[in-house]
Amino acid sequence: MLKVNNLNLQFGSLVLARDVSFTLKPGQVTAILGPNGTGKSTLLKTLFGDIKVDSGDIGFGDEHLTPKTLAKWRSRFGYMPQDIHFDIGLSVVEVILLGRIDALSLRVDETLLSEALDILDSMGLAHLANRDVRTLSGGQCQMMLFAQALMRKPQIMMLDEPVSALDLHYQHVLLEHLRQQTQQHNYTTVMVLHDLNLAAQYADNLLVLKGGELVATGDPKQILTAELVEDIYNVKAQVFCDESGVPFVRTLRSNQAA
Ligand SMILES: Nc1ncnc2c1ncn2[C@@H]1O[C@H](COP(=O)(O)OP(=O)(O)OP(=O)(O)O)[C@@H](O)[C@H]1O
Repeated sequence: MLKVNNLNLQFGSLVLARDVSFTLKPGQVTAILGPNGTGKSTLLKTLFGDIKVDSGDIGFGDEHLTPKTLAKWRSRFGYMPQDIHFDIGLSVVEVILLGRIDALSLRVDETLLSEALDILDSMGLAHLANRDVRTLSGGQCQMMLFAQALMRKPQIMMLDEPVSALDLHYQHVLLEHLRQQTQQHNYTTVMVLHDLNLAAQYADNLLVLKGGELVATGDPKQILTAELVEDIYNVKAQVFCDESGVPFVRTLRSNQAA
């Protein structure tokens, strides 16, 4: 379990976390929601040890994140950050293989290569294997980075807006893969999402941030309400449930009554 206890973080006068505590469980997908600029990406970078907190503790099992444990700590992560641009002439399959840089030597092992090709194939992207990464579209690049994160087989899978550049089809391909792989390999998975309906469909758990506070946490079936949506985003909404109780949110124009 990844445990965050009493996290406090401030940039100048901007409070990003005030006594924030939560637990992420293995085998579960957690989605972080919240308005722009509220600190979602910063929270992921903090979990990765990229940002020093003012106070608080972050632990995984018996280990705690400290300057001394940082290298080992990071080796547990598959981290897909926002907005990566490539300016080097590598092929797609080579970038995916870099996910296992720990296992690479001068000759690429056949098993690793076929693993990388299988991941691409399973997402319907085998045709991209030999493409120069500098020629990829934004969405293709995002799928490739996801494949690289899967290639790592991490204990903690962390993704920052992983579907922001994807069309409807690939949004579902990526999130379905993420969910299946999380359950199959017991990954502790956390992602930032803006789409509430995708979060409700694919996440077991939500963390809702606003103004440095964790304002709601739990199963989307229980916590995703019209009141929460209005409180967080200042947008009127209606929330319906499908036959299995999964909520879906219909937001209203500002001149429509809820
Ligand atoms: N290193 C930094 N120094 C000072 N301020 C920072 C730093 N990094 C981020 N910020 C500020 O912290 C706030 C939170 O940024 P962050 O990127 O975490 O927000 P976010 O919730 O992920 O936003 P978005 O939904 O727009 O991607 C923003 O106001 C940002 O400008």
